[in-house]
Formats: sequence, structure tokens, C-alpha cells
Amino acid sequence: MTQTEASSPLSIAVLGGGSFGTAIANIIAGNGHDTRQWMRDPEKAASCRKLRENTFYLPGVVLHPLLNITYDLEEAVTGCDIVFVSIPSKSFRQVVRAVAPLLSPGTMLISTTKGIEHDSFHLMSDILREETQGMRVGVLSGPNFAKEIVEGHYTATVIASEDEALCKTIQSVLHSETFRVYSSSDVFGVELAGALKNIYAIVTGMAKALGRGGNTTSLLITRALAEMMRFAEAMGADPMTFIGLAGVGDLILTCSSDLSRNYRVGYLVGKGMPLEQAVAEIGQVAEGVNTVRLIKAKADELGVYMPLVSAIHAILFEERPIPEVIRDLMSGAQTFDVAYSAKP
Ligand SMILES: NC(=O)C1=CN([C@@H]2O[C@H](COP(=O)(O)OP(=O)(O)OC[C@H]3O[C@@H](n4cnc5c(N)ncnc54)[C@H](OP(=O)(O)O)[C@@H]3O)[C@@H](O)[C@H]2O)C=CC1
Ligand SMILES: O=C(CO)COP(=O)(O)O
Repeated sequence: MTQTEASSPLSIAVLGGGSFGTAIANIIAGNGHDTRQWMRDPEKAASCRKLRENTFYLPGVVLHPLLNITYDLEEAVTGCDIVFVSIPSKSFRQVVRAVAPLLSPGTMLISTTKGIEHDSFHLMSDILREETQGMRVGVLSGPNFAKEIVEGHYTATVIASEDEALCKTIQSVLHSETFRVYSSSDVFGVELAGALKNIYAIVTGMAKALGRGGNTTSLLITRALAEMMRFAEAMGADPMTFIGLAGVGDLILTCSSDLSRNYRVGYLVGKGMPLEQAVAEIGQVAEGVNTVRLIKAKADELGVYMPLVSAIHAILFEERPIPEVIRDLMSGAQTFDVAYSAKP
């Protein structure tokens, strides 16, 4: 497909039967496209088809009649113009590797996954490029709770790709009365922002559990943004991307709502629950837990100052008592508020 605007219906697959995959598949089907959603579990697929509801991940939402649900990967992607990959980072490569031989050259592959590969520090767009050849790659990220999208709350997101025509097509297939799609050419920055903000959702969830108020949340969100931008710069990303929807937008959202699974993990740990139990209790993916480990190691390697990352790492993985970690944080050096300047 060479067109830049999806003026006529396209064939689009969404890989992943979770809450976000279901939310975007429903929007796309609602826009009149031939939409297929792939989920690996035949029983869940049969149930979603029969009930026209994903009772496992997005209960209470009627699935659009144009949404075809299948557990057959080949049936899902054959002849598709666009494939969204909405699979947790842990399994992302495995699924992309399986789907790669089934794709036509030039297919648009869009990751919606906000995580980092655990043993490589690769972002999902890296995996898309590594596991396929001749495809067009993009990343979708922004302040987007699946539940609020399907409830029709006014929402905006970002499609990031160096391929301008791809961005325009994705804007067209996802745009609805309640859903707006902005574009960016900074794939790395947008993707990194989506992964990083999950860490600070854990931190703010924990602060909430400890009874901290609005001042504390605001302090945490603002210093989190400073850390994210410092890290981005050290990694060669554009820090300015972090003041957009995929950066500060998603940071504010996930750090202030218990709809965030990462926030809820932090809350439960803050209430004294062991980490593994908290993750199991959530029952859905909380990417931030793995991301904390990866970013702590990378920040140490690069010498990037990330006190909040070090603090949450100490609590989650070094068994340091929360009050002691907070005391250390609050007694650290008091430096400049804004370290960035437009002036040379
Ligand atoms: N939910 C949200 O509001 C948002 C989520 N995201 C991102 O989207 C990504 C997906 O999240 P989300 O949909 O919420 O996740 P969920 O936890 O809701 O669902 C995960 C889905 O992935 C499937 N899955 C897990 N492992 C595999 C595998 N090896 N092969 C095939 N399918 C697999 C699960 O299938 P099964 O049921 O069989 O286990 C399930 O359908 C995450 O990275 C998240 O950060 C982005 C924006 C918002
Ligand atoms: O990324 C999200 C909203 O933009 C969802 O956050 P959680 O993965 O923490 O639920």
C-alpha cells in the first residue's frame, strides 16, 4: 500500500488479546476497516467471539461487529496493510518472529508496547526491525488508559515514525470523535518515554499508599520528568519529546490514577505486600517492574543521576526499608530546579 491517507477501508490486524489491543481494535473496526484481532488462547478467542465482549481484559465493552477475533495467526495477518503489536515486552520478540514470515513486504508494523526487552535493552521498534525485513515501522504511545478509551473519554496519543506517510495513515485509521493522534519523527524518544514513565507510576503509587498528598505527587512527577530527560539525553534521544503527550502527558496520567497497573503495584508494595504477590494480584502486565532493573543498570553504566530510579530499585530489589530510602532521598543535595535552557 502506498497511499498516505486511509481513504478506503484497509485490512488491519491487532496482535494481542489484552486491554489495549482490544481498545484499539475496537476503534479501528468502528472506523470501518477490515479488523482482525489475534489472541493466542483459542478459548478466550471463542468466548470473545461468542459474547462480543472481552470479559478477561475489558469487561463491559461491546465489541464492534466488524471486529473479527481469531487465534489463528495466519488468518489474522494475511493480506494486512497494518499490523499493531500489543504484546507485553517479555513475549514481543517471540510473537514478531512467528508472524514475520506471514507478512507482505511494506506492511506497517506498529508497536503499542511500553517496555524494554529484558536481556538486551532493545526497544520494541528495534525488535520489529531486527525480526522482519522490508517493513515500515512505527510506535504508538501516549496517555491512553484502555478503559477510558473505550468509555469514550477524550484522548490523544502519538504515532512516531520517520515514515511520514505511515504517520498520516495511522492518524487516519485511529482518529475518531473522541480519539486524536499526533505525530512525531522521534521514534526512540517516544518509545523510551512510554517505557520510563512506568517506573514513576510505581513510585507515586507507593507514595499514595504511604498517605502522601498532592505536594508529594507533584514533587515526584516533576523530578521524574527531570530524570527522564537526563536519561534521554544520555541515550541520544531528544529531551524535548518528553514535554509532549508521550512524555509528560503519560507521566501525569499513570502517576495519578489507580487505573495504572504500575501505580497499583507500587501501592500494594507500599502497603507491605511482597513484590511478586503484588504483581500476581494485578494479574495483567506491569511493565515498570522489569524496566526499573534495566534502567538502574543502564543509568549506572552511563553515570546518569537518577535518584528516584535508585530509590525504587533499592525498595523493590535490595530489600532496603522504605523509610530509610525516603530519608536518603530527602537529604540528598538540593540542586537547580530546571537544568535545561533554550539559551546556548
Ligand atoms: N492497558 C492499557 O491501558 C495500555 C497498555 N499499553 C501497553 O500495551 C502493551 C500490552 O498491554 P495490555 O494490552 O494492557 O496487556 P494485558 O495485560 O491487558 O494483556 C496482555 C495480552 O498479551 C497476551 N500475551 C501475553 N504473552 C503472550 C504470548 N507469549 N503470545 C501471545 N500473546 C501473549 C495475553 O494473552 P493471554 O490472555 O493468553 O495471557 C493478553 O492477551 C503493554 O506493553 C502496555 O504497556 C499501552 C497503553 C495503554
Ligand atoms: O500506559 C498506560 C496508560 O497510558 C497504562 O499504564 P499501566 O500499564 O501502568 O496500566
